[in-house]
Amino acid sequence: MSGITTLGQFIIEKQADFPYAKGELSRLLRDIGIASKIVNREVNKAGLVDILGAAGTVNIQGEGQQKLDVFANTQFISALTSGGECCIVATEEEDEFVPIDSPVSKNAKYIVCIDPLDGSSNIDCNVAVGTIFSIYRRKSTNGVATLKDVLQKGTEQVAAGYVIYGSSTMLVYTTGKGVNGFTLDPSIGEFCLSHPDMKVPSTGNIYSINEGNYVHFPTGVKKYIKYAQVEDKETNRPYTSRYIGSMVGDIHRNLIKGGIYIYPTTASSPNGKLRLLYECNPMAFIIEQAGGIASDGFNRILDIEPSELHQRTAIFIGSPEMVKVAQGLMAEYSAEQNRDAKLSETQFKQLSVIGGAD
Ligand SMILES: O=P(O)(O)OC[C@H]1O[C@](O)(COP(=O)(O)O)[C@@H](O)[C@@H]1O
Ligand SMILES: [Mg+2]
Ligand SMILES: [Mg+2]
Repeated sequence: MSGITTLGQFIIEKQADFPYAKGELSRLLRDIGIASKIVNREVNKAGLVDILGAAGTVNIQGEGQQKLDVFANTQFISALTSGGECCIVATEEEDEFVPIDSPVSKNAKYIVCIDPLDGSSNIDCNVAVGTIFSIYRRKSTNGVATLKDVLQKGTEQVAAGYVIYGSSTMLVYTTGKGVNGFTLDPSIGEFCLSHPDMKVPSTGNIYSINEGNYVHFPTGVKKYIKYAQVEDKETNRPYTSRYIGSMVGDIHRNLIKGGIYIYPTTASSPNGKLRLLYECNPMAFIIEQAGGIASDGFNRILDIEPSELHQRTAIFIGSPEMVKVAQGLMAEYSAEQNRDAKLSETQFKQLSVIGGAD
C-alpha cells in the first residue's frame, strides 16, 4: 500500500514510543475511530435519515438534546463497552459518569471523557460539527473506579483528540508527543495520515468569538476585540472575524491557519459556557502540543483542578502571540473591572440606605 499510513498502522508504530505499552491505549483509540466512522456515516446522510432535529430530551446542562447528540452518545458508549479498554465514560449527554459494566472492562485502566457531538446548534444546517475526547489513566488501583478517577487535571491526560465532520472528516489526536491529523478516505473506510506533526502558527489574523454577546463580555475581552479591529499593518490588523459556532470547527481552522478562539465568561455564563473535562482540557492539550497556548484568561487550562463533572470554564486558545495579548488585556482590565464592580456595589448599598436604590 504505497504511500499511505492508516490510523491503525500509525498507532501501532507509535506504541513503540511507550516501552511498557501493552496495546490497551492503541485499542481504545481504535474503538473511538470505529464509533466516529459510524457517526460520520449518519452525519453525511443526515437529511435523508431521521437524525435531524431535537430528540425531545434535555441534558444536565439544560440544553435540548439533538437526535444526533443522542445517537453519537450511544455509539461511543457502545464502542467503548465492546472494546473493553475503558472502565468509565464521562459524557456531556449523561448527568452522571457511566461505569462501563462489561466483563472485560472492570479492570480496564482508562477513563474517557467525551463530547459525542460538538456544535449541536449547527447539525440541522449542514455546518461542520465534531466529537471531542480526552483519555486518562484511572488513579484507583482496584475495585470500581469512582468520580475521583474522572476529576483529574488536564495535565494528567494520556491522550486527547477530536473528529471534525466537515467537507472531509478528520481525526486529530495527541498522546503528548506532537499532534497528527488523519483524513477519512471513504473509498477504503480508513483514516489516513494527511497532516503529520501539526503546528499552530505563532500568530495569525483570525479571531473567533460570538460577538453577539459583546455587552456581557469582561472589559479585557471588549478591549481585545477593539485591538483586533484597529488598522495596523505591522501587526497584521485589522484581523478577520470567523465564528462557526462549533468549537471543533473554529479551533481546527485556527490550528491550521493561525488564530485565537475565545469563549469568555458572560453575564448568562459567569463561569463560561464550555466544559472543562470534555471540551477545554482535550483542546488545550492538542493546542499546547502544537505549540499554542490555552488559558481561562489568567490561568493555564490544563492546571485547573476539576471539582465537578460538567464544570465550565472560560477559554482563550490558539496562536501563542495572540493569546498572550488577550491575556495581557484581561490582566490589565480585570483589576479595573473588579474595582468598578466593588464601586457599584458600595454605591448600591449607599443608595439603599438613603432609599433611592430602585
Ligand atoms: O452559540 P454560542 O453561545 O456561541 O456557543 C457555541 C459554542 O457552543 C458549542 O456548541 C457547545 O458545544 P455542544 O454543541 O457540544 O454543546 C460549541 O461547539 C460552540 O463553540
Ligand atoms: Mg461541545
Ligand atoms: Mg456536545
